[in-house]
Amino acid sequence: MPKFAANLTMLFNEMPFIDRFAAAKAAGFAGVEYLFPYDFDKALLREQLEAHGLTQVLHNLPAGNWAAGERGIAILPERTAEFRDGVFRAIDYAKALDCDQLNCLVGIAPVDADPHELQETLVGNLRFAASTLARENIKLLVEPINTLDIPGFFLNGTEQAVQLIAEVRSNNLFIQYDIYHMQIMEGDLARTMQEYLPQIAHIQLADNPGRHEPGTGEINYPFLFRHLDAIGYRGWIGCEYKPRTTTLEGLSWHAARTFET
Ligand SMILES: O=C(O)C(=O)CO
Repeated sequence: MPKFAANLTMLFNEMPFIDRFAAAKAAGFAGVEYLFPYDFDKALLREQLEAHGLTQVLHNLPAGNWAAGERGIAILPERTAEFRDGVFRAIDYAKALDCDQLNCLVGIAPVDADPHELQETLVGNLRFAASTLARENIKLLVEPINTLDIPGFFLNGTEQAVQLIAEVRSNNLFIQYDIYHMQIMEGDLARTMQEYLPQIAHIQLADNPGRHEPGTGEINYPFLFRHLDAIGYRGWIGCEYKPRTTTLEGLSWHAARTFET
């Protein structure tokens, strides 16, 4: 059975963020992930992880002005210095939280931007980040995201991610495979995860449509969990979904282990 991490950005929204670590532990999780730690003091977050025996599975590199709609700056030529500063900030937090993988949200392509210039900027930034993180034994991930939720996002499919990784030419750059996003963009989930398993460092889940808990949509999660076990996936699966009701009700699938049958 895979290792599940609670995504504290999406789950337990009925309580303040800092209280969600205890709730994740109480719900049976051994790990947590969330978008960004940067609004909190490192010591406070570390204290929560240690107090509840949780692993910090993942967080993201700084991704620009999130409230203003930015979803990453790695493709933006004029933001390279900011991107590189963000890499060091993300490492500082990752080392304080014993987190060994960081995701880079690549960004939304500006209207009329030259895609070749965006790609060139992205490759250069990822090459820098992957080598800098490698020195700290931290993996760098990139996540293809569906264009319905984030129109214009620059990385949208698994093949595109594989080609990007080849262009960066780093052995420290991997795929964050979000089942929900890839169901929308390409389907063929089981075969794709099997074919690219060596390049997939992290998986996230939600059902589709609606991005709610498994069992609320079209994705056959009982099959996928057995498939991931069978093909030897040993990473974490981040539960990144909007619970239909409260989080604990939304987690019934996880608590009941109904998918082990
Ligand atoms: O939006 C998502 O799916 C993410 O995982 C952001 O990191």
